[in-house]
Amino acid sequence: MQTDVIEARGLTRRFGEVLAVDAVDLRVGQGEVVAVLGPNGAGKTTTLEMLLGLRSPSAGTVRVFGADPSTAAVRSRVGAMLQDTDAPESLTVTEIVDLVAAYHPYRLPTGEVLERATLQGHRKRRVTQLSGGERQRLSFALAIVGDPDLLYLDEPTASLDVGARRLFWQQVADFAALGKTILFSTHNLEEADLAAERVVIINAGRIFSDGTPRELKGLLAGRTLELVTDADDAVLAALPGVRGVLELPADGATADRPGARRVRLQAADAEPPLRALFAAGHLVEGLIVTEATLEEAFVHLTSAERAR
Ligand SMILES: Nc1ncnc2c1ncn2[C@@H]1O[C@H](COP(=O)(O)OP(=O)(O)OP(=O)(O)O)[C@@H](O)[C@H]1O
Repeated sequence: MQTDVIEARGLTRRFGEVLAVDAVDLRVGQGEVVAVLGPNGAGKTTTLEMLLGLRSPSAGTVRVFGADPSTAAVRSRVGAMLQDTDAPESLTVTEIVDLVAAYHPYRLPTGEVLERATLQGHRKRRVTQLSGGERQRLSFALAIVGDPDLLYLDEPTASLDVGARRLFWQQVADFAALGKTILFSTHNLEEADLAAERVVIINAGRIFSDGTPRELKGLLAGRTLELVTDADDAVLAALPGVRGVLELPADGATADRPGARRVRLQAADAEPPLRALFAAGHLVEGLIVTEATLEEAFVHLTSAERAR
């Protein structure tokens, strides 16, 4: 049986009234590349921090390589690229890489690290002389210098342009090809699809879905229906193939009609819910059907969930 690199059970974190992470169960096996996808404030960073042993859970347990993630033995096998990590500005790229390497029991040679992070040409540059994208690559270099078996990347491409993103994910793929386990967070569905073989969607602190990008697309792909109707939320949510219901602001079509409102439905297909609405005698007007992009479907699904 494959052993788990990460095993979280009932992982929960509160900040006062805010339930940032709500009973998350997550198992990640050796060699998996997993994307944690979710909107702002979904709980991605807090989850990663608990998996890293940087933040203690309010409830639940985390085991990484079968042990507490805050222990030295586990930390020596883990690399992390977190948001907003500052490197000492007076040091050169090579000096920082060597400095961080000194804390690790095993290390990759400096030349290999710089090559993997495409920083060979910037060895003697100081941090202040690096562009935003180059600084991000330096963070990646520092995350991998200890030759980690498990790598965490928290929104690693947030400040990169399209070309730099592609290059970055190629570097991650090369590192993953060494048999490493990688867990990264992102807002970007297309990026999760490109770089991960498994996508965990987290929303409002909970795992919303967990599967391959292909399964995720199957779950999200479909039609967006906008219409004016008198059916209430419970009726709409129970229509065949409907996955999400969102109320839209009132407009001229709804103003003078009691009970009528404009809604947006996310559905596997357009016909079955419409047929059911007509059959039940509900008002259906101003209908617009569009093919949902993955991005739209994701935003719609997670916002509908949040509104519940
Ligand atoms: N130190 C803190 N004190 C109070 N609330 C916090 C703290 N850290 C996070 N939160 C709250 O917990 C929730 C989850 O935040 P978290 O940063 O984990 O989300 P995220 O998915 O990483 O978001 P983003 O994509 O915006 O980085 C948010 O409501 C946030 O405001």
